[in-house]
Amino acid sequence: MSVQAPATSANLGPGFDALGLALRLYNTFEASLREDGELRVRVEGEGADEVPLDERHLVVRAMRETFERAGEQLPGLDLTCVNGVPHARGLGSSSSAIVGGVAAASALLGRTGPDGGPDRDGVYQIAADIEGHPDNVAPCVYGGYTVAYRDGDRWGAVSLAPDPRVLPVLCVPEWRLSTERARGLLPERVAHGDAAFNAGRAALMTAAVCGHPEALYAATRDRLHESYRAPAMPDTLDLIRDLRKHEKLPAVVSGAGPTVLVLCSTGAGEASADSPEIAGQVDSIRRRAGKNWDIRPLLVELAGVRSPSPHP
Ligand SMILES: Nc1ncnc2c1ncn2[C@@H]1O[C@H](COP(=O)(O)OP(=O)(O)O)[C@@H](O)[C@H]1O
Ligand SMILES: N[C@@H](CCOP(=O)(O)O)C(=O)O
Repeated sequence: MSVQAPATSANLGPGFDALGLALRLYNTFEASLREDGELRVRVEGEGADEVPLDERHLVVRAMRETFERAGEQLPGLDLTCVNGVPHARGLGSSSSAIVGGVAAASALLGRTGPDGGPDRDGVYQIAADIEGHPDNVAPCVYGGYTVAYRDGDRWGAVSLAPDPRVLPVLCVPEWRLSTERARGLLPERVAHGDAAFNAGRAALMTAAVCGHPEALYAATRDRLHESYRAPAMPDTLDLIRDLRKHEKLPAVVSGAGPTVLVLCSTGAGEASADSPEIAGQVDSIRRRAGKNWDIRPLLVELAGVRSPSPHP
């Protein structure tokens, strides 16, 4: 059976550990069980020469955890990963791997949702437990623009369809920053005024993405994480400052960085990379960014993780 799990951009500025957006850029995982107990992992594309090909592989870990929670043992496994999501760039590659692994294991265990597709809530609960924060996992599972939260001992999420006038444009650098390291830079406490500032902007972000793109510039302001992480990615913060100041574009750190997310938009009509208004914005981004950044307009993925019925 195969699973396709999308990239995601989390935080969107003020929504630290809460807001996220699914993108049409994917990792694909093909998994089948082996009766001989052996583990065979093949990886193509992003991270192919870097990730371990044994029990430490993140997809394998997520699959094993899902089997154990169901009271079963994962037997042997053939796993082929075709990765399109760059690693450690703030594009949710680890969530894509975890969600893909949990979704594949759930399907192999015979669990499906009411529509015969993935058991989305089951996948979300396990994957968010493994990842530890839900803001990448929620859009990866449900698609669209998501608001994720903790509710007692469960994870909650609401998925909304973004306004078609909004188009995410990613500026992806060659260099990397692990999410673990970026989280280590955050202070234990923040000022009440900063928390209140972010609460207002995060609420505004939902309105902006889902019907009021004219508010995107004001909505993309943060006081809880971006500046604390600046020492680990000065070029990212410089590019964001230039895009905001000189081009008046709503630019933020994508996830924990170092990618920059620009929420481009049109005044009217559907946003696409070919529409003149968006093409003009993409040109300005390219000019400001220079040659060290890969500029990628990406449509929003509306459906989230896909997993056809299992054929073990
Ligand atoms: N497709 C994948 N397959 C296996 N491991 C992965 C995959 N994607 C990410 N990882 C692991 O997660 C790490 C990156 O995770 P993280 O630092 O959270 O960055 P990101 O923003 O890309 O999620 C990689 O270095 C690798 O160890
Ligand atoms: N809220 C998290 C988001 C991490 O996203 P990633 O794509 O960089 O893994 C954080 O900011 O730490």
